[in-house]
Amino acid sequence: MSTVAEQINAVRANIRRRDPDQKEFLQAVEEVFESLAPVFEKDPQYLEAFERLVEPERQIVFRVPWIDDAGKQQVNRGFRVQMSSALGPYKGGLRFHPTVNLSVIKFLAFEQTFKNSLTTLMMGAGKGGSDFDPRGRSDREVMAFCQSFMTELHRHIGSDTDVPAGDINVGAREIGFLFGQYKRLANNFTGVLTGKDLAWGGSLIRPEATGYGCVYFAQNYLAHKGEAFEGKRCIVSGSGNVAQYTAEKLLQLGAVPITFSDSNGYILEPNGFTQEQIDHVKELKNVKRVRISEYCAFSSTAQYFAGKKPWEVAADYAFPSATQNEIDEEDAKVLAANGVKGVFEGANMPSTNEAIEVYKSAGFMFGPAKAANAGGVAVSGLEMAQNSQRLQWTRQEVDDKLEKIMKDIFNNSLVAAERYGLKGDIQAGANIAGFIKVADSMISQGCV
Ligand SMILES: NC(=O)c1ccc[n+]([C@@H]2O[C@H](COP(=O)([O-])OP(=O)(O)OC[C@H]3O[C@@H](n4cnc5c(N)ncnc54)[C@H](OP(=O)(O)O)[C@@H]3O)[C@@H](O)[C@H]2O)c1
Ligand SMILES: N[C@@H](CCC(=O)O)C(=O)O
Repeated sequence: MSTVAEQINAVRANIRRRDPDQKEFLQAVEEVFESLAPVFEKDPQYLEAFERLVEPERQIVFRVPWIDDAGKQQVNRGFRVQMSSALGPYKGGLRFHPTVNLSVIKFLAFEQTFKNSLTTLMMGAGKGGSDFDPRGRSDREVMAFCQSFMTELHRHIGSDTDVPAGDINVGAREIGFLFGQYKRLANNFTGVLTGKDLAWGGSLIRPEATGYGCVYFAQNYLAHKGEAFEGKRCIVSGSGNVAQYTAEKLLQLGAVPITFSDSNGYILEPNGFTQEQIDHVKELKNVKRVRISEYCAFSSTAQYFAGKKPWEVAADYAFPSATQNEIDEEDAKVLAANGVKGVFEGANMPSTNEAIEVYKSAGFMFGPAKAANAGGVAVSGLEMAQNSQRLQWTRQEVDDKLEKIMKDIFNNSLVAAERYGLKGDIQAGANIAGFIKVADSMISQGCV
């Protein structure tokens, strides 16, 4: 009879043997594995559920052919990983980026499972996307790509089956093109995507939800530690959807957001961004679709650091809001040396596992992605609820629900950590609370 530790190691070895090259997926699984050890020890049924959970229910990989503006054929690869339907229809975003591959989509779908569970709403988990790079492409080319992508995807989704949404490079424009093509193929006007325009079934606060939610989560964490945002300098990375609304809510709560970045470098406003300056960043990134460096033409006080990440700036808190593994061990050491006391993850898996170790030894407050950035998908869940009722709630109603959900996620993570002897470890608590609800549902639904 093997010990629980031996069984855990056997499951871990099996996961690595199956997909040895999927480094992002293995990284995400490893991060969770560590914190779930006390859960597996308490009840081996949970280890069996975990072994099933890491194998997606369904993985769809497909060809996406389309014609560019020069009349030339282009071919991309499309993905949808339907990870878990234990708690509801598959739910999660679509990412269009040249770095997208099966490992990236699987890690995102895996993380989504825990995140969606933490929201307390009835959502399973999935993720999709393509290696299509929209940078430099015309609106017509993006539309042609989206229509071709949806021509295959539409067979696999539905408002009670799988409900995609946005992620990197998939925003209001792309959701519009995708929805239009779905409607045409299915002859069905239904809430099959979230992040829709307000005029045709979207929810107020959905664009703001991930950034606002991350700051609400941090606010709860700070209050728990007897701290507050007033006057605190905050580094924000990225300059897309999550970064913009993180900076905006920080400003509203009295904090001082001082940076934005993109894959070419970062900008620093030494005295903090004003709302007018944040609005200008929105205009540059959402309408003009240009590099963040262009911001410097608008502000005499801004500085641009080409080829650099913002982690070298002295600050109180950091909000990584760009992409996975944007903070490695060295970056984390620089954050600690510069006096940062908390990291709240707006992006998915922005910290390497080595960076997280540094946060722990430095005694940082650490808001892990699955908990801290769950506000976006939570409001997507609220959009689904509004679509089902054929109703639209007010801005205040949705914002109040978002604030409550983020508070509950923080408290539930705190309680779960304490219950399993890991008091104060919000990372472990979020993993445990997210997992147990999914695992209990899997166990009661039988071996499926
Ligand atoms: N949107 C949501 O509701 C939501 C919810 C939860 C989590 N997230 C996560 O939040 C992160 C940002 O998503 P988003 O919706 O804000 O996307 P977005 O609007 O497309 O913005 C992405 C930002 O990240 C930057 N970026 C992308 N890849 C990068 C890289 N390799 N190095 C440096 N910067 C990079 C982009 O710069 P470039 O323009 O140079 O590429 C851009 O500024 C992602 O991890 C996403 O999975 C999003
Ligand atoms: N892509 C986002 C949003 C998903 C959604 O709204 O379904 C996430 O990582 O949570």
